[in-house]
Amino acid sequence: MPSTEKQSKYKRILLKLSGEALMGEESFGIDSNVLNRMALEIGQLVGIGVQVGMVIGGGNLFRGAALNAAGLDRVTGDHMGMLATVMNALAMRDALERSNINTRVMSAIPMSGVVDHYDRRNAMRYLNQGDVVIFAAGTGNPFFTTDSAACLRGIEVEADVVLKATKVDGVYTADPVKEPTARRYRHLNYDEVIEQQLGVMDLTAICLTRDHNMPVRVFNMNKPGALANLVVGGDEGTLIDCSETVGEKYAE
Ligand SMILES: Nc1ncnc2c1ncn2[C@@H]1O[C@H](COP(=O)(O)OP(=O)(O)O)[C@@H](O)[C@H]1O
Ligand SMILES: O=c1ccn([C@@H]2O[C@H](COP(=O)(O)OP(=O)(O)O)[C@@H](O)[C@H]2O)c(=O)[nH]1
Repeated sequence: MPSTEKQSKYKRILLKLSGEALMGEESFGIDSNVLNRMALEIGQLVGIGVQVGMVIGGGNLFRGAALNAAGLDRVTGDHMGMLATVMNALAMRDALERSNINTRVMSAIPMSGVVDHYDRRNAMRYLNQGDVVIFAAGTGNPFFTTDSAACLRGIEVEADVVLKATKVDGVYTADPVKEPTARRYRHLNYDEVIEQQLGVMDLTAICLTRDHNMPVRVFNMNKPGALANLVVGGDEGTLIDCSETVGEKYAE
């Protein structure tokens, strides 16, 4: 397993990957190259002793809101979306175990014979022994997102930080895909994200982190080495917490 002499800033992290990240260059489904690269990057963290919990979205397969727009019942669509996150979790476990990283999948929806049912105390035990734990099936409830599930599980298992991996370099003054002049924030507090309606996470997720004082860092998963850099204290992406900004508000 790869290792580095650097010390991690965090003992336990909750890493949120969007389902879309797993698509890579494909238009649907899972790109095995992406899975293998993620497994390598997560292995580097495990190698320096970081305890890794993960939540993976399902947007590469199904989203309840999109299915609803196409005519399906919303709750049925959300159930399909949650099942999609289980499929992604199985694929990620497979990639991690091929890299010799012990991995557990715990689902919020019981799925006997396929994956374990989520149990907080067991999850904490697995994390303590160094296994990667993938929390699947979101919160188990319709009308929620996997961002909310990531924040919820992060708070429950007492992670030091929620790391939200996304397609852009962090949180910007406006959507950087639509507004090329948008500036990236180095730091924000929860109220700024809420007041300025910055499209980084849904409101439920942000309010949950604010109410439980859980820091969130948004970073670009397509940037090689970004994850390893930020866990050792590198200035990647945007940090969201309860503090006022000290120093530069924006990245260069
Ligand atoms: N203020 C903002 N800062 C950064 N990204 C933003 C902002 N507003 C909208 N976005 C968009 O949000 C997307 C990331 O959201 P994310 O939740 O990771 O995607 P998904 O919904 O696929 O999980 C980016 O690709 C970006 O285009
Ligand atoms: O607690 C949850 C989490 C997810 N979902 C459903 O699962 C889909 C996939 O999750 P998400 O959209 O968050 O995935 P991502 O955008 O991260 O790929 C969502 O659209 C919802 O339909 C849900 O109903 N409850």
